[in-house]
Amino acid sequence: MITVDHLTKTYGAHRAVDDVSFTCEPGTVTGFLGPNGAGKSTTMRMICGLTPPTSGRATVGGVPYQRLGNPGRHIGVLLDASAQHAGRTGREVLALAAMTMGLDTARVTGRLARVGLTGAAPKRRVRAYSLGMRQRLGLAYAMIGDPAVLILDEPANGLDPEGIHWMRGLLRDFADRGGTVLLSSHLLREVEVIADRLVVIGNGRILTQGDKEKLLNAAGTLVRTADPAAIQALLQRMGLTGTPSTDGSVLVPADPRAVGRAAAASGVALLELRPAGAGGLEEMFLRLTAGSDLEGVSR
Ligand SMILES: Nc1ncnc2c1ncn2[C@@H]1O[C@H](COP(=O)(O)OP(=O)(O)OP(=O)(O)O)[C@@H](O)[C@H]1O
Repeated sequence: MITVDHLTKTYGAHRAVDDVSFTCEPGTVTGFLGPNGAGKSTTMRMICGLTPPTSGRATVGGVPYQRLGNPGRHIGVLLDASAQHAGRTGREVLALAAMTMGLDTARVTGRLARVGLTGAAPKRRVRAYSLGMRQRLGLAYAMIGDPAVLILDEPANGLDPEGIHWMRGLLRDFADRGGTVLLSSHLLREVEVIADRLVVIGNGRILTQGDKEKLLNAAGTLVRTADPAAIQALLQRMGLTGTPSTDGSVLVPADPRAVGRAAAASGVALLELRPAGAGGLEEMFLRLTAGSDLEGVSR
């Protein structure tokens, strides 16, 4: 279990992380979502004891990272896939990690295979690895000590769709065995398929958090009418503000039944009425982070 309790980090006058609190439970994958510069990496670095918080605290299994003996046996960390020694082979990287943790290096070959690094790949130097291969090695490195908790910063970065699908299976299996996963991304689509829970951050502050399905269900209703004036009449009747969606429909922040009833009562003919789901979550994400630096936010 990861507990983040009122964490704040300031750099001069800049609040990189501002009073952030959340927990990640065993058996779940939590997606930590936000645009570039939102404060995800800084929060993760504070959890891992690499950046001292200005205030607040973070614990893993109730203990601050610095106080964990042999931390790699408790928590697997992947903060920067390119941080591995470029001159070492994949096998050497994992063997050194195993030795540092006092583990038998006999596990290395199997662990490399588990992340898809087979054939010639384990014997190649990391400098010759693609970003996707580095991410796979980083995951094997994080998991070599059989930790109960994984903290992964943008692990899907550089993976192709097949690779993301594979990673989903790997992390799902880890969580189903009781593990706790926190992974960050600036791409909603990436996290959406992997995570059970979402924590959305913008400008250092938590914007929303909760169960992914609940957030999806609360994401509103997409409505389409032949006449734009009709939708305005409907929104006015409901006392709500709609958001034009990219596909020409309008996102209404209410559940489909309420929108249908209001449309019938006001005599508005609807061409389309459907739960917004993932599309709505994306609209919500963009809306919530609209005040943030949106560089890099895409599908
Ligand atoms: N060592 C540092 N010194 C000064 N400012 C920093 C430092 N580390 C991070 N920041 C600032 O803190 C803010 C949050 O950065 P952080 O890297 O945590 O964001 P992020 O959400 O991980 O973004 P990205 O997706 O781009 O990695 C940014 O404005 C960044 O410039």
